[in-house]
Amino acid sequence: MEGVPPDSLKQEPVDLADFINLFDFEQMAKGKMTEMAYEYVASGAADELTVRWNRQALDAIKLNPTVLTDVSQLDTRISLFGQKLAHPILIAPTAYHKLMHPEGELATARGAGLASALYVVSSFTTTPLAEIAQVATQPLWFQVYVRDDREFTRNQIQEAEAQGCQALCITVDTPVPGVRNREQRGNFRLPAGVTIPHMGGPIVEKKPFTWNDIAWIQSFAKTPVLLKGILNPDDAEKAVQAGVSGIIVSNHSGRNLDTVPATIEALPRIAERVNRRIPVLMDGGIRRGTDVLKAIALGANAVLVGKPICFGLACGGAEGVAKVLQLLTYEFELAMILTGRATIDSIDRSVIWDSFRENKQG
Ligand SMILES: Cc1cc2nc3c(=O)[nH]c(=O)nc-3n(C[C@H](O)[C@H](O)[C@H](O)COP(=O)(O)O)c2cc1C
Ligand SMILES: O=C(O)C(=O)c1ccccc1
Repeated sequence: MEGVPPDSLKQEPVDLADFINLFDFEQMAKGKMTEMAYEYVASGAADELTVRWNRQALDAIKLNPTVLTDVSQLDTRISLFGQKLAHPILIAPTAYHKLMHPEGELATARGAGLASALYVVSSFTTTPLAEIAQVATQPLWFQVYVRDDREFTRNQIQEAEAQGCQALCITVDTPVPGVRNREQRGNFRLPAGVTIPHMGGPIVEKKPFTWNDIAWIQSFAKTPVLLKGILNPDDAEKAVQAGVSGIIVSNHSGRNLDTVPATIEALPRIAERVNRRIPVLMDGGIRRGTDVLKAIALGANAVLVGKPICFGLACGGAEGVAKVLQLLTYEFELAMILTGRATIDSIDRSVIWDSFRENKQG
């Protein structure tokens, strides 16, 4: 617990066997974290409408299973930018893991290893990348918050690449943080001793962050550049034209601009516009194996999970993170079997129940 005040975490052992789905982790995490940390992780912007819509929109989608297909050779593997992954469920970048567990990002990286998951490290990591890279056994990507100071940003990116990060996710939906009422009420502050070694000093940005900055990053980045936080199909087209390697359809878990649509609602039109020219990833509200299946059916190449990883970390460190991912991949495998889809490529639009057609017929 070096550097972390004893009252900032309530570490009592839990039996991970008691956790049978991802919602159990949120429930349990509430008792395991300080109120400040819990409010930071669990909250969304303003009235949290988008937070709710992310879940509601996924729940509202019905599945159209195919029976009697051979799913004996179930294969969840995918390939992204030439990187082979065991399954399409990635760890989304989330800040400040030492608020959730004393081992912080090291536990997250170990959990990712146990569950064969790619881990996107936040630029607000509370552990240096060099240390994370030492314990990682799965690919790491790095998430970038672009600062006004270009020298700083270039060094940050080059350091991440030097540490072996295999792609860069440039977050484009947070020129400023959203209206975080619960975070304010929770009086959010980093406990003494918790630092953010890759973000430098206090952030007071003045310059607008634009497509020019993306071009500039691409001019020296050696790894694939993804834009994280695309919701508008026109922006997706601009991203393709800008020559980025991939995009992440995301509303930041409803933490920035409240009342933007659920990501699963934005995904189909973005996927249609991109038309497989570059990979499209998606996050926001993925909690069930069927959610992963729905996102892939509607055009995602892979999904990321944020909050459940934070809650898994709070509940059980590396094993908690691994359990979250293992439950989700297991549920996803069941969803593939039960819909008659043996491979990721076979998960297409036809696995979605077409309610509109049903209404017309009925
Ligand atoms: C506690 C927390 C911290 C986050 N920190 C970051 C961050 O540092 N950088 C970033 O790009 N996104 C950040 N996000 C957004 C996630 O990367 C991701 O878009 C989102 O959490 C996915 O939705 P989900 O949490 O519903 O799975 C954060 C989200 C949460 C919940
Ligand atoms: O909390 C977040 O969602 C986030 O992305 C963030 C914003 C500012 C500092 C650290 C993380």
